[in-house]
Amino acid sequence: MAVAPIPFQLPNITKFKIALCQLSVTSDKNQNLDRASRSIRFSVEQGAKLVVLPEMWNCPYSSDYFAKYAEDFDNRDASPTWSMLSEAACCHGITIIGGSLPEWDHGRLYNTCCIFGPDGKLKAKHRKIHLFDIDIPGEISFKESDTFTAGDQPTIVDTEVGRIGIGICHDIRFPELAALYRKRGVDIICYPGAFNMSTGELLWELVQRARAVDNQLFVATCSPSRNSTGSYTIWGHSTLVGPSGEIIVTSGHEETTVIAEIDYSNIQLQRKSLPLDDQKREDIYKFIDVHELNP
Ligand SMILES: NC(=O)CCC(=O)C(=O)O
Repeated sequence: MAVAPIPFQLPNITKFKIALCQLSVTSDKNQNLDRASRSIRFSVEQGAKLVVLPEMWNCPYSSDYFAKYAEDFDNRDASPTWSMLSEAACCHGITIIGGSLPEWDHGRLYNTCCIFGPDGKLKAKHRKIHLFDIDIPGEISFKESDTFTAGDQPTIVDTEVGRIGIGICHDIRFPELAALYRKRGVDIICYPGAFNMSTGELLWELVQRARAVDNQLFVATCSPSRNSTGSYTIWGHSTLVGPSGEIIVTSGHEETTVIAEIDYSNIQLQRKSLPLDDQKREDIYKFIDVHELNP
């Protein structure tokens, strides 16, 4: 039997500011940490209560670097990135979606997003579920599964700024994950990401708007800024999309911090005027076997 979605409940906080820190990433880890820390401080000065960082912001997006830059989060003293994020969340009293970082755990490497609450404590950890393996001859070849182990859990976290679902970059291509989050009452899905020049132009905005409009919720993405040196060129364009698929704010490809307001009453409005949940025909999707369909 299909599980009924959790009905929308307006979170305690209805309106707040979100910041998307589109950071320039270098091969100097300390410099990356410094940049992130300054961008978080700037976001707070602009009134942000939720700050989102990009995929792989302490480390260049390259299989040659992931292991070298990885940190073991169980060994906090040896995890400068963890310490910086935890201190920033606590000192500014905000929620931080910590982008993603290469994480060591018992000899395995994960592409991991850490979420910190305003007390500086870790609230959740999402390990990228769908690893990015692509091979378009003459254009792009990248195989995350050569270095990373895939996560095996969706991540839903209750925060001061609503119920948040997490995905990392390629996770956004899988509508099932977003639909699951919607069913579990998520208000906003945050996807730290680092799309590339081959797929970015055609698809990056499209998939964000699709996930938002299908599920009538907010989608926030945060990318590193475009690098012109490495073998993998990043598309950029961090964006906030609203529950009717509208782009609320977006950036170019340069380093920037984007601030926008989220108003959760828009979810309520959208779902009331167009009650997709009530209109869904799970009976049909479930019971018609693909072999019964006419070719
Ligand atoms: N880092 C990634 O997961 C990139 C995903 C991507 O570019 C895609 O086309 O999918």
